[in-house]
Amino acid sequence: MYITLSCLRATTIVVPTLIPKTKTSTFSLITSSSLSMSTYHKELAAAKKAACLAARLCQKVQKSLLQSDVQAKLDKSPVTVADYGSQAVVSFVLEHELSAEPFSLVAEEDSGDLRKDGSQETLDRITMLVNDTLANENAYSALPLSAENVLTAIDKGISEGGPVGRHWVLDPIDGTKGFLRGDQYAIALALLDRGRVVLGVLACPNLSLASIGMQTQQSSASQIGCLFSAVIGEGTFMQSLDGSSPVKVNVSAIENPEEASFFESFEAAHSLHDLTSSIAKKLGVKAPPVRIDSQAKYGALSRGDGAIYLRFPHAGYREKIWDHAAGSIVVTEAGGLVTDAAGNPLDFSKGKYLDLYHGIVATNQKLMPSLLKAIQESIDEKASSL
Ligand SMILES: Nc1ncnc2c1ncn2[C@@H]1O[C@H](COP(=O)(O)O)[C@@H](OP(=O)(O)O)[C@H]1O
Ligand SMILES: [Mg+2]
Ligand SMILES: [Mg+2]
Ligand SMILES: [Mg+2]
Repeated sequence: MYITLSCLRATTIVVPTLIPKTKTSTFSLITSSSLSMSTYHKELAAAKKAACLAARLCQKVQKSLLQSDVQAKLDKSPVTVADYGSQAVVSFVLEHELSAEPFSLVAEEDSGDLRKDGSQETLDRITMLVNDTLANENAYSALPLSAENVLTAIDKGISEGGPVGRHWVLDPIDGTKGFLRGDQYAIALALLDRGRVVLGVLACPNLSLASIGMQTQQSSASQIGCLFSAVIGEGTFMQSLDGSSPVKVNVSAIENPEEASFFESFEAAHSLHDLTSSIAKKLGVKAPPVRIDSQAKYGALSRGDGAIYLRFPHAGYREKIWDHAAGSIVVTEAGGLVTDAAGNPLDFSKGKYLDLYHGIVATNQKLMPSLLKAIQESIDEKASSL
C-alpha cells in the first residue's frame, strides 16, 4: 500500500505505509501501479502543486476579504485579487515545474484591468500575495516576483486552445460569487492533449472530505478542503488539501431515479432552475436539489454525494472550457458520463467555448438514458409553452 506525502510535492513521492486495506462503497485506497505508470505523471504532480498553492492564496484572501479586493469586469462579473493571484501562481508554477515542455495556457483572467491607471495598489497587493504564497518554494530562483512578472504570469493564459498540441486550461477561481459569499469555489486546472482532456485537478478549499449530507454523522466532518485529481484511464482520486493519502472515488451506483439527488448552480442566473425542477419531477426524484457553487459539484458527484448534475444556462450563454474541463474528467474517470442535453460528449477542441445542445448533464451510466429522455420532454414542453 502506498500514500503520497503531500499534494505540494512536485514529484509525487510514494512511501510504504501500514494502512489497512479498507473499502467503502465509493472510496478505496490508491494502488502503486496507478501512481507509477502514468503518462502524465510529471504533469499531474505539477498541477497538484500549482492548485494547492493557489488554494492557499485563495483561503488567505477569503479569510480577510476587503471590499477593495473585489472589482467588476467589463461583463459585470466579479473578479478578486485572489482570482488574479491564483492565476499568477498556477501559471508561474506550471511553467517552472515543466520548463522542458512548451507552455500554453488558456485561462479566464487577463491583466488588462490591472494595467489601467489607479490599479497600482491592487496590483501591489496581488504581487505581495503571490510572493507570500511562493515564499517557501526555494527551488524558484526567479523569486520574489516583481509586479511586472506577476502581470506576465497572468497573461500567459492568453492561449486560445484548440485541437493541436497540449494546452493547460485554468479557472483560477471557479465560483467567484460563492467565494465572495464564503461558500464553495474551486481552483480548476486541466490539460488538453490534441483536443482531449487528459488530466484534471480540482482544489475545493471549502468542501468537506465527508460526503455532503453526511457531515453530521461522520468523524471527518471537521476536515475541510478537498483535492480531486484524474488522469485519463487511471481513475479519480480525492485527498485532503493538506496532503492526506489519496483515495479512489466512484460515482453513485444508484439506478432508481427516485433515490437520486441532483446538484445545480446556487446562482439562479447560471442555470434554469424551473427546467431542472421539471426534469426532476418527470424522473420522480424525491430529494430537493443541492445548490452549490462552482465545479465542486463535479467533485461531489465523482464521489457519489449525489447522482446527477444539471446545468441549463439561459439562451445565448456560451459555456467556457475552463468551467468544465477539470470537472468533466474528474467525473468521467470516476465512472460517470458528462454530455450535453442530447447526450453528445463535450468537445474541448474548439477553442475557448463549448458548443452545446441546451446545457450540460452529468450522471452515472445507468441513469443517463432516462435522464436524457426526461430532459428532451421538458425542453419540448417549455418550447411549446412559449
Ligand atoms: N449567465 C450565466 N449562465 C451560466 N453560467 C454563467 C453565467 N454567468 C457566469 N457563469 C459561469 O458560471 C460559473 C460558476 O459556475 P456555478 O454556477 O456552477 O457556480 C462562473 O465561473 P467564475 O466564477 O469562474 O466566473 C461563470 O463562468
Ligand atoms: Mg469569472
Ligand atoms: Mg468559472
Ligand atoms: Mg473564475
